[in-house]
Amino acid sequence: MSNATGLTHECGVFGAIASFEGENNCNIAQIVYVGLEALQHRGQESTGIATSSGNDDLHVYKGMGLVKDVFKGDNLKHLPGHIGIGHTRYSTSGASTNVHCQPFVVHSMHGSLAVAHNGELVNCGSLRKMVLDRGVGLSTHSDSELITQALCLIPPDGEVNGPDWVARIRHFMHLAPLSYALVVMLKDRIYAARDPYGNRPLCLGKILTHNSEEINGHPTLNGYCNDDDSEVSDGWVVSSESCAFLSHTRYVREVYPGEIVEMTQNGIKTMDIVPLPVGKPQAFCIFEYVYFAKPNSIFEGQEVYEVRLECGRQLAKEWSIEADVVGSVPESGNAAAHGYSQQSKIPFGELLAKNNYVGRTFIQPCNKMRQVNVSLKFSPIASNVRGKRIILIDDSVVRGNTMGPIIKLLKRAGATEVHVRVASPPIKYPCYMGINIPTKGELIANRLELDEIAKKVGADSLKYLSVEGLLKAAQKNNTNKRKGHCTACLTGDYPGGLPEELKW
Ligand SMILES: O=P(O)(O)OC[C@H]1O[C@H](OP(=O)(O)OP(=O)(O)O)[C@H](O)[C@@H]1O
Ligand SMILES: NC(=O)CC[C@H](N)C(=O)O
Ligand code: SF4
Ligand SMILES: [Mg+2]
Repeated sequence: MSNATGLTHECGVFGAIASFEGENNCNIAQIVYVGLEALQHRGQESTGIATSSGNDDLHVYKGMGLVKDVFKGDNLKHLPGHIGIGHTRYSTSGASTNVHCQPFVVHSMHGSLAVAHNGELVNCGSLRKMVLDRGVGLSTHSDSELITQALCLIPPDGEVNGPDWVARIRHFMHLAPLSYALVVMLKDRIYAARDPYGNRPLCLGKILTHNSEEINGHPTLNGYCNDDDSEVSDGWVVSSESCAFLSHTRYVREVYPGEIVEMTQNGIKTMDIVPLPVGKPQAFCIFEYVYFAKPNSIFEGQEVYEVRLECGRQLAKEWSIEADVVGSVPESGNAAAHGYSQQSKIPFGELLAKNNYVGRTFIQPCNKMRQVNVSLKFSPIASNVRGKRIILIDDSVVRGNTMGPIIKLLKRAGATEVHVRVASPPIKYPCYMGINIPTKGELIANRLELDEIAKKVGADSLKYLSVEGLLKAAQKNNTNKRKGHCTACLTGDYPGGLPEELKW
């Protein structure tokens, strides 16, 4: 069951390798832990870390819950080694239970491997059948376990059944073009791979050289970091989002769509770039910009915040109206509201105080609870609201649970008019690429016309950003040579087409 107010997130993957072993080694489990905490917004059901000390006995610890709750006490100390990967999960394939926690660890003919995956295989059904047909038993319904086993399969006739993991990953990428960001750990290296459509994000960073302070003989992250442009580093990191590169690590670049990157103690190296099927454009998830990602993350050479700001400016160009104040539904609506205010020259005002202890994905077992939760989460700042004509900006309206109660709160606090401007187009279609979008019936824009939605939520007017406007905002400072975004949940135009096996 979905817990969040609107769209629910995807998973976060993280990996790290120290450039040297031994006493001065970075504490890899701690680096992965800190990275996962910064990726907590991408998945809050379960988490796990697997590490390697250079032999096939990989260490793994996983559990249900938040990163800080699963890794408490001495848990990290039981994860030795100089290589590690981790995962924060929001389930899309397989229930939210212990057996589906990632990373998946298996022993193969050619060594042990651990796999962490963000995304959802669109051809999961046929791939599952193929793996089972080859005599491999699967113990869960997770597509991520399926990937792990697919990598271990004996290659088809004529191919070498050897430890060439790049060939195995490449082979898998030809079998399953969408959607995944993968980190695959072997005893002495990590492979990072992104689907050829570039649907799910993945980026690389370096561990800054530092004079590690030791506590009780254990290296910590408390040392001084040398942040310079040189290639010298204490190791390498890979992450779903660059917001996970904190003071001790630094963003280097994205993993390119279709790229397989090898991370060893000697550095990072492109091993291959698997091309897109002929005639297909790239399809980076546009909703990473709209809602999922942290505003300080970098995609396609630009900060998410810049794109959200531009969405707000664009929205003001498309749908202007006279008002006294522009305000946002915190958190994700904030940047777009500033953009709208800049463009319209109507001052920005904070309209709502948010209770930070009622999270983005507070457990809400039913829709009624989700609505109650919204009114627990926000309270109006009356002095900014009373007697005012308000333009209220949110990044998205999905079920409409957030908007209705907020408008009621604002009107009760004395707002004379509330005009809603949404910084993304209406969501009308489900996603099958790793985002838990409510069923068609639950999507308010699928059931109701624009004026009906306005009436239902109690808005004096309600307008959405156009698809063209959103794409324009995502492309303004985009440095990618081959641009292309998935907008399937807005347009019904699915990258790679709608798989026949998909029923919704
Ligand atoms: O129409 P709905 O079904 O209510 O969904 C849309 C809302 O859900 C999200 O907020 P959320 O509270 O999940 O996260 P945020 O704090 O990052 O804005 C989104 O930012 C919208 O505010
Ligand atoms: N949201 C995700 O990326 C989920 C990954 C994988 N499909 C799972 O359910 O575990
Ligand atoms: S359908 Fe929507 S949420 Fe899913 S990948 Fe495409 S843009 Fe992202
Ligand atoms: Mg919100």
